[in-house]
Amino acid sequence: MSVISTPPLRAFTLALIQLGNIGSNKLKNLQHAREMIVKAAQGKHSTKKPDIIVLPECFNSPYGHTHFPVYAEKIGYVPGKLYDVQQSPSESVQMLSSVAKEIRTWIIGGSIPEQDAESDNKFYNTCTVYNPDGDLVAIHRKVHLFDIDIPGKIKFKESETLTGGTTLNAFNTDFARIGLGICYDIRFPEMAMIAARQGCHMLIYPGAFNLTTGPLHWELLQRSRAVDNQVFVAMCSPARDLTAGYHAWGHSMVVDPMARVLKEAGEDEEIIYADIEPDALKDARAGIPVTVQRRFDVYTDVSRK
Ligand SMILES: O=C(O)CCC(=O)C(=O)O
Repeated sequence: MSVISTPPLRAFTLALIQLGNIGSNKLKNLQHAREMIVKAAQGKHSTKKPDIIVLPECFNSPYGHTHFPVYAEKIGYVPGKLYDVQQSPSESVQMLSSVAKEIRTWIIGGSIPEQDAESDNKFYNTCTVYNPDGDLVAIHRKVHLFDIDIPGKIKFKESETLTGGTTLNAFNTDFARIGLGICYDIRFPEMAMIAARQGCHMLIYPGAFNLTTGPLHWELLQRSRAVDNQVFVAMCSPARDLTAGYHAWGHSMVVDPMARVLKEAGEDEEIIYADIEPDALKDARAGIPVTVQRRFDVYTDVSRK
């Protein structure tokens, strides 16, 4: 396994923006998201501003496979290569970078439809991450596309317009290593397992579950990934809008390594804050030491190539 540098986990504060008013006007969506990020940074929570702020899946466009190509932007980020945000062809990247720099806070920019830099017919559902200097430091292209068909309830086929990402992604801050996924990715435990075994303390998934799977699986999946891996897990949803084509479940949530729900939003636009305490992870792993009891002589460690 390649050696991955992992910073020690330090106490930090996370803010999830359950964004509302996501309509058909992209510029308005970007403006509103910017205002809410500034509000989250100013929000009175404990004695300090949050260290990291998260937006939901598809925050700059309506959610639906017909919308992706219409709203898609080229980003052209290549991991490991210097990326000049000023020259970015993406207005969403420019906005997120400038606001991260202004408030001097990490931002996980939910997700946006991305057009491949090389191919006009290839689109991804992409999360971008910014440090407090406004640098774009990581991206995650949704790996598992949301293709489901529950007769009479919900049919969705992201693969009609999107291509799945081909890499697993995580990034280091000065307070934690954070693994990224987008929505449906949370249904795949291998992805979370690999991130956790490669040193992630927290897994964050911008998401947008629906009124069929939300009540059944939204909390269950987060608590499952948390207890399986003894890590913090969070999902950030858009607010529910029954006038929109897609009805998001809401209930943005933060779960601790014992699978306790630390914070949960309702259905409307809201900002929730959670204090992430290193002892919660340390105590979970000390009390129930599954991280050192695995039987890789009996089954394979999926985090090793
Ligand atoms: O897995 C689910 O039930 C919902 C997934 C979803 O909405 C998405 O991937 O965007």
